[in-house]
Amino acid sequence: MSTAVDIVAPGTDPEGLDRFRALEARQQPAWPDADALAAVAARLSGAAPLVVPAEAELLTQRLAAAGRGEAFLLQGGDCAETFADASATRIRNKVRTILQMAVVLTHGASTPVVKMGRLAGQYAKPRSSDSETRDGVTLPAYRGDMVNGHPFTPADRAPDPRRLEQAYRISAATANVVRAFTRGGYADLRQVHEWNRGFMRNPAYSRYERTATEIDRAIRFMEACGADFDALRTVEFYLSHEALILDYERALTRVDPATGRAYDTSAHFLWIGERTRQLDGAHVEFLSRVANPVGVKLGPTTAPADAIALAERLNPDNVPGRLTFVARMGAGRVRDVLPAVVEEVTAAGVAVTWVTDPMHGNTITSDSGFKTRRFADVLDEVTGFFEVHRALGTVPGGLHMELTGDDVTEVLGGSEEISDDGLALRYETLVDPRLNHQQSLETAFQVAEMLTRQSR
Ligand SMILES: O=C[C@H](O)[C@H](O)COP(=O)(O)O
Ligand SMILES: C=C(OP(=O)(O)O)C(=O)O
Repeated sequence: MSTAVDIVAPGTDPEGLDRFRALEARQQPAWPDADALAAVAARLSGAAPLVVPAEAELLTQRLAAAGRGEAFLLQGGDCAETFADASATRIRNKVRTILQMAVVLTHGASTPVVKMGRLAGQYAKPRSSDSETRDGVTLPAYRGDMVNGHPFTPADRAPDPRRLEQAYRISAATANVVRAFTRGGYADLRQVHEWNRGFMRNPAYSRYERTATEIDRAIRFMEACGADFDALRTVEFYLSHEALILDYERALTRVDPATGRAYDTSAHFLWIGERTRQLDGAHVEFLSRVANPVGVKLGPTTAPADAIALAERLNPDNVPGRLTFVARMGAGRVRDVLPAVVEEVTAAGVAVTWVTDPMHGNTITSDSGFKTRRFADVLDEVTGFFEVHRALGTVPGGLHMELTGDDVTEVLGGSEEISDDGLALRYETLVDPRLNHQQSLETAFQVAEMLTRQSR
């Protein structure tokens, strides 16, 4: 397996990497200046990769294990990362939250947890509407910092291809910080457990005492057995984002000279969103050409035949770990829609890792006008996802969450009971509401309990 990467010679397309250009690509910005975009893409095509093929291949193996029930995926991070928030503190808080959740889930699942951030590249968002109108003024919708700015002015909202390069640079810096944190002792199991004990000191979470005590005992047992905690100080941590802006993803795609296979080196794992998963669309075509593990979001309108056709396009060789289906059907629909999809995909012999995203099917507008979600709905969708798999004898392979390591107030409920009035206190997201640090940990404890019940 090689860690080297080559640049495809200009004007050639041996891998079919440019075929997507002939197809409809939804959710792309209306870039005002095609020459400026081409110049940026050319520069990015010569830039250093953010990840290397060997890492993507290892992740494929990890996801295959999650598909077999021998590991569990935890994928989490911002709805939309912002350039302004790419500080070491904010990145550390997110990584810390994911590590804390992972310890709890590892205990519940009794299997390794594959840790993955929506991080170092989650800078582009699909939107319901191309434009936004305020007080009679209509401007392009905010599509993520990779495309335009959030302030409601014509200058900020104009798509600017120079932002693609900025996104690349900030992704590289973020990836560097993540690697430093996860390889430099920050992920020490004993330290992560100590943080979780801090969380448990809040009486609001006393119901999780039993699980926390069990984890405590397990760690002490390991210590007593002479476990080499120093050897466990480094954790694998993978990077992912939605492969939305195809000019960016294409520019960062390289061919591994050792294998001749193309890798999108912008992240280890890329996913196709619910709004761009058309079988004959540009996103499916492009990701069918790269060798990274890929995901597809499946919303409540997904027919079993759609899922099978997507698998045939994206994973024709049926390689385990190559394809992850991320079901985001909503708490009210998951128990009705998911069973037939899982059943028929399984009957077709399709190798897939099933993951739940309990966020995107549960978005509501609160009475006070905030775009939010109810914590109870989030947990209910995860419960439904587990119930479906349990009934079918299939494997619930992981969790995909919008979360932050900070103390925001964007999702209603949780043991600290964020109310509609409370949302205004620290509502910081620029697009969708995220679980805060405490709600994220609470989710991990609840899911760990579900996993424990499932394994009995
Ligand atoms: O994160 C998902 C989508 O980008 C988001 O829900 C779209 O939001 P909108 O309906 O506000 O455009
Ligand atoms: C837009 C997203 O999700 P979906 O495609 O499922 O709506 C997302 O995960 O950011």
